[in-house]
Amino acid sequence: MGRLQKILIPSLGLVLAFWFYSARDTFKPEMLRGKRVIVTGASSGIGEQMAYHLARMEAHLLLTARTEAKLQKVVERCLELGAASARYISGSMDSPSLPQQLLREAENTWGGLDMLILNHIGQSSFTYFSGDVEHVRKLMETNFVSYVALATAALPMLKESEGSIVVVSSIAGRIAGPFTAPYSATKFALEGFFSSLRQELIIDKVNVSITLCILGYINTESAVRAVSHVIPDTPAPKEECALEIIRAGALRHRQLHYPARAVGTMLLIHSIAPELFESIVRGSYRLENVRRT
Ligand SMILES: NC(=O)C1=CN([C@@H]2O[C@H](COP(=O)(O)OP(=O)(O)OC[C@H]3O[C@@H](n4cnc5c(N)ncnc54)[C@H](OP(=O)(O)O)[C@@H]3O)[C@@H](O)[C@H]2O)C=CC1
Ligand SMILES: C[C@H](CCC(=O)O)[C@H]1CC[C@H]2[C@@H]3C(=O)C[C@@H]4C[C@H](O)CC[C@]4(C)[C@H]3CC[C@]12C
Repeated sequence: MGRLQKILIPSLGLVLAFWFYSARDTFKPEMLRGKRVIVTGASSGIGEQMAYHLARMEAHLLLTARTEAKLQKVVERCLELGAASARYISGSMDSPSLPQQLLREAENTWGGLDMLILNHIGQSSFTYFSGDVEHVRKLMETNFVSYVALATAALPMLKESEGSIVVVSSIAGRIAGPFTAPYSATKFALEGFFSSLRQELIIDKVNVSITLCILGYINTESAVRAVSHVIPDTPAPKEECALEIIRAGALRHRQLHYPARAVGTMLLIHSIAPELFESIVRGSYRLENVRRT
């Protein structure tokens, strides 16, 4: 009996723990049904694909980017796909008033918010740093400060709904390669800010999750246009990437690596042998094709 207890109880514990964690990890599209979601950078690329997935899941959508004509088309498609509702506000994230305007719209139309997906980025070239400090300042404003402003304006509603913030970042925000100095800086900043904020929310017992998405090379038009002449790798599909981001956010995961194996391997090798890793990456680039501005 004693031996049975020694084996049976821990085994039962293991089975229960496995069941509990795997149930917690099961994503169902219904999780997003009727949820009120803001997606930034939703006129193209990964943001556009996230809007379509969320529409199929019957979420309420508020989309934003600069180009009104593109947003109109994305909203139309979202309604065809089954969105509970879909609207947009166009504008540039350089403008300090846009975050407030977006969150006011969410409050007035929905009376709350469940998920904030921060995804937009300003234009930056894949090239040697030219010394243009003004570009760095502007990119920081668009890729970083506006994320902070949006999250700040959204927090009261997210606290109320026990909602989620999803921050789309990059492997370039963990490991800096060449030709992305200003962009990398903005992504490193995001990780610092949101990792600190996450801990403050835990200390204050605020049930708002923060999911940081560490993405590798994805086949969006802008990324392929920027790097395909230098980087010979095959990019991962934006549709699957978009779905994985939504899944990680809905499951309130701390972080997402996508594509998982490539990003995981890069982070592991870099942590063991950073100089070797960096020289392998540099060696794989077609440096002769890098355009100097
Ligand atoms: N594609 C990739 O290989 C990788 C992407 N990522 C990350 O994924 C996210 C999406 O990237 P991706 O889909 O490739 O990018 P895209 O260039 O396809 O989309 C960027 C979006 O941001 C909007 N945008 C651009 N400038 C501004 C601005 N000043 N104010 C507001 N919105 C703006 C664009 O619309 P508009 O021009 O109409 O404003 C567009 O909707 C980014 O956070 C990026 O860092 C991370 C790693 C790899
Ligand atoms: C190629 C890099 C990964 C290392 C490898 O050798 O496979 C890519 C991983 C992340 C990419 C960048 C990114 O985060 C998005 C940017 C979007 C911009 O519009 C231009 C391109 C990016 C700088 C893009 C370039 C390739 C990566 C560094």
